[in-house]
Amino acid sequence: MAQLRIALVQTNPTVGDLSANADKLLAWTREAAGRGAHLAVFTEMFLTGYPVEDLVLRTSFVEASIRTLEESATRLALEGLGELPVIVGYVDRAGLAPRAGRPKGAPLDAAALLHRGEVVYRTAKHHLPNYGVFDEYRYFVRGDRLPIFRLHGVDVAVAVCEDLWQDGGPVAAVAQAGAGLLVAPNASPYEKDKDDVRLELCARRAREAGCPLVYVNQVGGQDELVFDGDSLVVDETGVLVARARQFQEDLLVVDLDLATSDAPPSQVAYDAGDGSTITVDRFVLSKEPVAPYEPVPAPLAAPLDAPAEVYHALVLAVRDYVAKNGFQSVILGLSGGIDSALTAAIASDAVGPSRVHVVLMPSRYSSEHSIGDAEELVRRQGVHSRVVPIGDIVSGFEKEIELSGLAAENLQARVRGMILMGLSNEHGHLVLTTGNKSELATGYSTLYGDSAGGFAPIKDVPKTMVWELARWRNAHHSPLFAMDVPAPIPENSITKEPSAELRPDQRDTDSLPPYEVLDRLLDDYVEKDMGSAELIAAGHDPALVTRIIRLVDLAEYKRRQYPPGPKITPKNFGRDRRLPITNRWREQA
Ligand SMILES: Nc1ncnc2c1ncn2[C@@H]1O[C@H](COP(=O)(O)OP(=O)(O)OC[C@H]2O[C@@H]([n+]3cccc(C(=O)O)c3)[C@H](O)[C@@H]2O)[C@@H](O)[C@H]1O
Ligand SMILES: Nc1ncnc2c1ncn2[C@@H]1O[C@H](COP(=O)(O)OP(=O)(O)OP(=O)(O)O)[C@@H](O)[C@H]1O
Ligand SMILES: NC(=O)CC[C@H](N)C(=O)O
Repeated sequence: MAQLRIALVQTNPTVGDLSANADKLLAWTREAAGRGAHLAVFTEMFLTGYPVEDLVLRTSFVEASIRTLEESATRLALEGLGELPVIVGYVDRAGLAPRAGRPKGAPLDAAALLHRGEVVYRTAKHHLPNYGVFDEYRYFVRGDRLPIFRLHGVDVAVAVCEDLWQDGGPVAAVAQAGAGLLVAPNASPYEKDKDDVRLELCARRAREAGCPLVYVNQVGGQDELVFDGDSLVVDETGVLVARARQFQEDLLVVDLDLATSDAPPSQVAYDAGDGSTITVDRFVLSKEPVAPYEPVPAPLAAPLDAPAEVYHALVLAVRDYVAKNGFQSVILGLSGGIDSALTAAIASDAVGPSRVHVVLMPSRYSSEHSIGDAEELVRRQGVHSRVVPIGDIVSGFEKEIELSGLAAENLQARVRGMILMGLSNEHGHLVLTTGNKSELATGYSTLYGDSAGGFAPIKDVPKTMVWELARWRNAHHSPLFAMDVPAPIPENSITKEPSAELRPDQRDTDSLPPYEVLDRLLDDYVEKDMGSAELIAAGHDPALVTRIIRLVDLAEYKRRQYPPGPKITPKNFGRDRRLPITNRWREQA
């Protein structure tokens, strides 16, 4: 056995900012070296950020990724960090000699080993995820080589993200070849309860590989995805030995006692059990075990509970969307209702109340309490506020163009949308859209009205969870929040009955069932893809099933025009659920 100190570098890259990501590689490698690490492991496609989508279809982008990798190897050595081996993800392209089924020069989701100024080895993800939010068959070809390099006497294998999620392939090859440690760079997006799934998965793969597993995950927001970090280490029996903090950058430094090997260098092709052959390249970087030293205790961060986790995910998603897209401030319409109140709290926690602007836009139907509740929120959070009554603007419209019923109601929402977009244009604020998942599902929002905006923080949060998150936030704080206010949401916004206030005494329940009933049905239809018959068999009211799934089906066009927002459920409206807009398919009971 020999000791090794591994640094799991859980950082937040920016998609497309290769030079900033390369600077981060240098800074965090310096930090890892300073902590005495023998190996630093970064995340999947760290140098490019993940996911880069159609950027990989550009040769210029792939070439820049490869160049950045090579320059990084040189730079690390010039900065005196060349002795510390580094594993880092980037985009490469397949060898120029085309092989069967592999187009010439096609992109690879690659990872490299850097040492002493050189790119010592290049490997690539074998299993390409092509479900849910992932489209990797569109972008990449499979890797079919795997390094096992000897580091101070320990054989270290490398597999990339999805390679852990599928049976067979790289992990099966490692199990046959034998290694002392398996390290995996990842970019695994957050969704509720996924941390438990990942831990169980890592434990299983460690047992299968017969060695400890180091799992390093990206952290940060990227459009509709948010990465939670939660990097971890399990031993060869699957027991958790170290865990990084969630939703923040972290350098997890872990000392492991690992089996040594003196197997000779080799290149062996293994039947990977998934119909493919993986060639394992075993080679030596350094033979001598490190002299025994006093290990540091392994950090074991406690995972956040369910509402805390979701709330932190939303805060990080908003913070990164704002920062990475160059905004200084955000703006939203504040109605006194719960959706805009929760969105305001998330925004204040993300960027600080001094960068949050709210607009109170009472109409002729706005109740006293809604204005009072909005004012109370402004007092509690200390955000910037202004009042723009919309009655006269709406009347001005009505004088010129006759609108009645729903058309007239929607006008109010559209006037508000126009005011927010006007203030955004004038002051450069990002407009936050306040709709929740239940509304998005049923089309309960006005196109170019309350659906206007740039980013929609709670679009994947069902209404029942909106209340749960508001209650959670009023009872909790976190050092990761930029707003230091104990209960930022007025109680009345949480407890009062929801209403769009587009006509006198309007209630959401005039047109929708109670949200507890609605959300259960939506969960079964949208997230579980049950058809009518299954929904009725599952106990949902048949008349309601017919009515609600019709609403959901008809609102596809609205969802396509809705701003992006962070995914927190197993199936979000966006990349996870892609349905035709022009669609005559109707579920039959
Ligand atoms: N297939 C299709 N492809 C492209 N566009 C399509 C379309 N079908 C209709 N359209 C267009 O969409 C228009 C209808 O959509 P839209 O203008 O939005 O109007 P609509 O969906 O008819 O009305 C808005 C609904 O949202 C509710 N609402 C509004 C505001 C806030 C809240 C809340 O509580 O948060 C609720 C309101 O009570 C009402 O039920 C049509 O006039 C047409 O122009
Ligand atoms: N009086 C108002 N002043 C400012 N913004 C408003 C007002 N009324 C509605 N809005 C904006 O339009 C969005 C939709 O509001 P609406 O009241 O119609 O529905 P809601 O889904 O119940 O939202 P909320 O719970 O925030 O009230 C609000 O979240 C808010 O951003
Ligand atoms: N980047 C990847 O390969 C991610 C896929 C994987 N199933 C995950 O969600 O973690």
